[in-house]
Amino acid sequence: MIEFRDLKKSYGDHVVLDEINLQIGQREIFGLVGVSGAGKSTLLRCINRLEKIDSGSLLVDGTDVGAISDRDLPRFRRRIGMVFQQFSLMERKNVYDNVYFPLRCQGVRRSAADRKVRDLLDLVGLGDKLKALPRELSGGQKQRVAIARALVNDPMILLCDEATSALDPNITEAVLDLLRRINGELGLTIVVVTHEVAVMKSVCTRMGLLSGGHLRAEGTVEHFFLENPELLGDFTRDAGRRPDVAPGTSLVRVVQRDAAGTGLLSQLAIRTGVPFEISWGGLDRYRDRVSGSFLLQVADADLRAVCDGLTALGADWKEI
Ligand SMILES: Nc1ncnc2c1ncn2[C@@H]1O[C@H](COP(=O)(O)OP(=O)(O)OP(=O)(O)O)[C@@H](O)[C@H]1O
Repeated sequence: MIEFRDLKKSYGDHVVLDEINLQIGQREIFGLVGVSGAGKSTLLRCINRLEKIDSGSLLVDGTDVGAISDRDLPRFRRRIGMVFQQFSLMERKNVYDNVYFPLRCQGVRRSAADRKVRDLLDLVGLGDKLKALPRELSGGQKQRVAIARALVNDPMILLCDEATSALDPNITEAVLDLLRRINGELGLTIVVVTHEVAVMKSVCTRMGLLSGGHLRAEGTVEHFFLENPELLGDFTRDAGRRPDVAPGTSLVRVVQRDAAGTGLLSQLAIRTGVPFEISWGGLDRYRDRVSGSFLLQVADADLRAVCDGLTALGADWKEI
């Protein structure tokens, strides 16, 4: 669906993106993460050619984005919706007119657009706010108007640049729920720039970690949070934390996907009869699943028994 091949982008002498190779599949919710200045927004803006790339290529649904003529660019951009942290609504226009505006610019009559605009505002839960002005809405409601507006051309891709960063955690969750619904019901591919752990865990299926303009790692959200938490050291204070271990003991990381009700650790204790300490870890929600990882501190003399027990139980584990 979206494919970056050896993409490079500079501002003057400053190389902002270098050798980016990445594929984002249809219907994915892909998170671009990284510290401030890593190049996330620039990479996102290349997708709808708000930024031009210097070399390499970028394919969107088979189209070479760099080769699109200026004449065809507006039509291409209509297939890609975008929402921003600051909502970018027109303050003097009401909710209905904000959503209708892109169609109006294309010459679509109000009567022809009416059903579409109302359906979208129903979808985002604002069917009763058609006449409200942006200043009469909460931040979360404003972002939902922006999302409805971004969907008005039936895009195949939605780009979200820190779309929830200005919102309270509760309101963020409602907007994330909407993104999940749009992804599921409309089949959109969504690319999310974020530095919020809650966003990564709540909506993303896969993520790419940018640092200094390079793609340092990519994989499932679980690959980052459960298997390689040290990659996220810049975002979560405890990510990759390796507790101090007593002399003569070792650490084993056990990853549990879809962990609810499996009782893996109690089964391990019963099976091996070995005392082990849980030094770190816990369960969390990843989209619609509860998964987690635990660091077990085990006496060296018992390590073999614990490792054999984990293997026999079909667990995903590694000595670290
Ligand atoms: N139009 C521009 N002209 C010159 N430099 C720019 C421009 N836009 C971005 N940059 C620089 O490119 C680098 C990457 O910026 P970008 O906004 O993509 O990073 P980011 O990871 O999205 O950061 P943040 O999380 O702070 O938004 C930064 O060093 C920034 O200063």
